[in-house]
Amino acid sequence: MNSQFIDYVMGLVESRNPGEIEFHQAVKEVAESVNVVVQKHSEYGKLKILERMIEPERQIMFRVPWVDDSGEVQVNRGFRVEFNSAIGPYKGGLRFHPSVYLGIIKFLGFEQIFKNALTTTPIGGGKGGSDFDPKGKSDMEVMRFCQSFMTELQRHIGANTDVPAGDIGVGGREIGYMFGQYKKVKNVFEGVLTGKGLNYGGSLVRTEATGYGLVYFVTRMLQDQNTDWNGKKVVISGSGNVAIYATQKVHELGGKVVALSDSGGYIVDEKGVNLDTIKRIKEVERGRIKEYCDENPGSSFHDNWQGIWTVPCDVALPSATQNELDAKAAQALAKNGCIAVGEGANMPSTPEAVDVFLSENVAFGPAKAANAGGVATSALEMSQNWMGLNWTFEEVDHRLQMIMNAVYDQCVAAADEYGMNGNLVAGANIAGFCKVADAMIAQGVV
Ligand SMILES: NC(=O)C1=CN([C@@H]2O[C@H](COP(=O)(O)OP(=O)(O)OC[C@H]3O[C@@H](n4cnc5c(N)ncnc54)[C@H](O)[C@@H]3O)[C@@H](O)[C@H]2O)C=CC1
Ligand SMILES: O=C(O)CCC(=O)C(=O)O
Repeated sequence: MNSQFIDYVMGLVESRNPGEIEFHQAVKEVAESVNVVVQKHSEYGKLKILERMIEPERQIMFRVPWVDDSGEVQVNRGFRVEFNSAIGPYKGGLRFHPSVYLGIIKFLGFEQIFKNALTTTPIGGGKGGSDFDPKGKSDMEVMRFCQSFMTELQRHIGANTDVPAGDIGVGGREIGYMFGQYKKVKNVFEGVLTGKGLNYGGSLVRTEATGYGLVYFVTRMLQDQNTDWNGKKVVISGSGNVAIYATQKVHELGGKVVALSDSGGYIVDEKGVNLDTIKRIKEVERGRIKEYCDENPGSSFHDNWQGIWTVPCDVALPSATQNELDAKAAQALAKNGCIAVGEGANMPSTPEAVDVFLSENVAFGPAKAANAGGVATSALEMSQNWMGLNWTFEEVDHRLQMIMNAVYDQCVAAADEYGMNGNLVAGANIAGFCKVADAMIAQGVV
């Protein structure tokens, strides 16, 4: 591979964004994949398409002051990175987690450009969030934080400009508080956020969409190996929105999820995890996963969350956070006979882990394709808001399945076109890149 172009792009991104290692990692993977495309189509190089894509159209950082339950003033930092609007309004979630800094938001926003392009819907790429930690906070503290966050964010977003949603630490409760504050400040009821409650403009299936979409995507990977979910042993990391609804769909399709995790460790239940218990602990009580073992005899808790990848399985769905699965974990999965890995989280596998999967012939579905069902269903929520309609569960689920099939087909076709048959990482990056690049060219140097 001629690496001159990759070195040049990495030089640019590293010098302009020092220390933002997750962002560098995300750009490197895309640059490596699209190198062949840029060599073949000189207009992409001449018009500096990738050089423009790695520079966000706009980055907003702001102070988020709020008052905790003891009357103490707290100060957090808020972010919204509006990366690329070539094919539609900026779209992407908000993450509330203490690890959030500009580099995390930029890696997520950059990935979102290509993911959103793959969904076949008209949405650009963006991401935001805060270093606020909702864990252990009361509902009133979360509400006051969300109101302060939105008091600033509302200046920059709108139903046709930038439409945020949830991500780690941001679910229905947080979206509700932010929507209420947007409406109060702007005096307009519009689809400015997705993941809204069903009684104020939300869409059926959005809650389930990322997990369901992931399973639909991996279904296609399994079909290509002439198999399906029936009787498959599955390990899923995390126990949040993505992990819970991926588990539900795997069980519906005849598979058995035997392990789940949170940042405190992982549980194993060889009978198949009891999802009702997990949902109660995580969605209602906001508790820790180890509590699962108190009421499920025969299950076990292990306090090192990375150990989850040593649990033997046929399919692995990393659905917690970035870089949670390294080369050693990938080797353990391959050695134990895992045949497919689908990324529910964003960038959960390190580059070295991806190399192991590709070289060991473990079918690998990269995040920006495999977890695109969430944002795709957000685009369906936007469509319903624009039309003033509510589709049924079956209608939205059917559209989600069609979109995941289209995402898969685009990845396969792009990989084939450039001689990288079966490499869905290259396929996803190339297909997403070309769609956005062509729109950017059509719109001139802006
Ligand atoms: N919610 C959505 O629609 C989408 C989410 N994603 C990605 O999926 C991943 C999970 O997001 P959600 O389920 O929405 O968030 P969530 O906040 O509902 O759940 C996150 C889960 O990950 C676990 N976790 C966090 N850090 C961990 C660690 N170091 N080790 C083990 N577990 C850890 C948490 O305990 C929690 O169970 C993130 O990477 C997110 O960016 C991707 C596409 C859409
Ligand atoms: O639905 C959305 O806009 C957010 C989805 C998201 O943040 C993601 O795909 O990572």
